[in-house]
Amino acid sequence: MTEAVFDPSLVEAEPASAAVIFGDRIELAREFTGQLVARGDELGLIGPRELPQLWTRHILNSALPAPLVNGRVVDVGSGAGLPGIVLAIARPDVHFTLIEPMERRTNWLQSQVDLLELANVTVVRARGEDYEVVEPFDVATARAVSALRTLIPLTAPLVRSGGELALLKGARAAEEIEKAAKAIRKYRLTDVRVEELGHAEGVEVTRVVRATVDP
Ligand SMILES: C[S@@+](CC[C@H](N)C(=O)[O-])C[C@H]1O[C@@H](n2cnc3c(N)ncnc32)[C@H](O)[C@@H]1O
Repeated sequence: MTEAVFDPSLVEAEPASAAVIFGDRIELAREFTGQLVARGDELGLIGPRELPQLWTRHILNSALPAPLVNGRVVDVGSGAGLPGIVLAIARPDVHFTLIEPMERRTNWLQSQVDLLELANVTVVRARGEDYEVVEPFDVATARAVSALRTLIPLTAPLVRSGGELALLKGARAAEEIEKAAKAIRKYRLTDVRVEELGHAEGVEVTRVVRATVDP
């Protein structure tokens, strides 16, 4: 197989729905997307093959859950800033703590926080399971970190009683919930369900596994 070549001309054009979803924050979303295009490959954050679907599969997928979060949010395994930076752009009224173990990625995340002047973001270099919780969070998010049965033990302990998990998942979300039955019991999650977002906006569907922690 030949290696994909990084070619900025392959970058997906911004869909009309982006301005609707981000509202008056669209310029920041454009700036962040431009940064991913310019530096994402070199830093190993996003592969060249992702450029033709950068907006729909990554930026909008990360932004659609914005109405589901509130208060203090922890995003585990933020990597390139998905969904953490994108959600922080969309929801300046919510505080986000981005937990990421790789130094190169925390450097990238902090550089974006500084560049975009996001006053509502704290970047922490740690693994989810090692993070010392001082004040439990209202909501935990994660995207493309691991299967639900291993993701629940990484996220649920960070959330207060009555708080929520909002985990971005693929088409097999329901199957993952079945396989995570033991973790769901152990971490006393209730109201576990898959929510589909994006229908109203006419964009690719985003699936979020939502659950309440130990109510
Ligand atoms: C496939 S990347 C996905 C990154 C980003 N969430 C996205 O959707 O593009 C998985 C990320 O999870 C991080 N990660 C892996 N294990 C972790 C753990 N135990 N706690 C926190 N982050 C972790 C990795 O360093 C990596 O940045």
